[in-house]
Amino acid sequence: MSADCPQDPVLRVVPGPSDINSNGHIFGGWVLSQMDIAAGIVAARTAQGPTATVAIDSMAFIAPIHLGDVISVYANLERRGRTSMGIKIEVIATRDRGNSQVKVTEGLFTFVALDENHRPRPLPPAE
Ligand SMILES: CCCCCCCCCCCCCCCC(=O)SCCNC(=O)CCNC(=O)[C@H](O)C(C)(C)COP(=O)(O)OP(=O)(O)OC[C@H]1O[C@@H](n2cnc3c(N)ncnc32)[C@H](O)[C@@H]1OP(=O)(O)O
Repeated sequence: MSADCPQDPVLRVVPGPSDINSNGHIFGGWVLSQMDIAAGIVAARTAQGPTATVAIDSMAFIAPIHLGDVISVYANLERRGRTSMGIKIEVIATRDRGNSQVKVTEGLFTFVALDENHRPRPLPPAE
């Protein structure tokens, strides 16, 4: 799941002009949101139902995202608990007309499977 690994991203998105901060780079909150969505998709598939983000265990902003970058968000289940899941996320920016790739952020988020009362629900057995 790194720049030289051919795994498919969960999301591929392009930030717009409204996502630029006062440094001329893309807001950290924008990329954090994309990471939460991608990890949420992996968590919902694993839990076979609703989930919520309960913690951002780690988050690193490694390099700035530029306007015009194509952002690929990779997310993988790293840990299964009783009701919780640790999802590792890496974000790669493709720039220079596809000629260069830069790892811009990485993080580890914890999601919890929820029941109909929005309380923790045991995960289904692993496939
Ligand atoms: C079917 C396929 C469809 C695919 C297509 C679906 C598409 C779908 C896309 C969605 C993409 C958007 C995804 C956005 C996701 C949000 O944005 S969710 C919004 C933000 N989050 C929230 O509002 C959650 C608010 N928090 C809560 O409601 C409660 O804390 C929770 C989550 C119900 C947990 O309640 P609690 O009383 O803390 O639970 P507790 O029993 O103490 O702990 C439960 C588990 O969580 C762990 N835990 C609790 N706190 C922590 C912590 N701080 N750190 C680490 N672990 C913790 C515990 O260790 C325990 O783990 P296990 O040992 O059971 O494995």
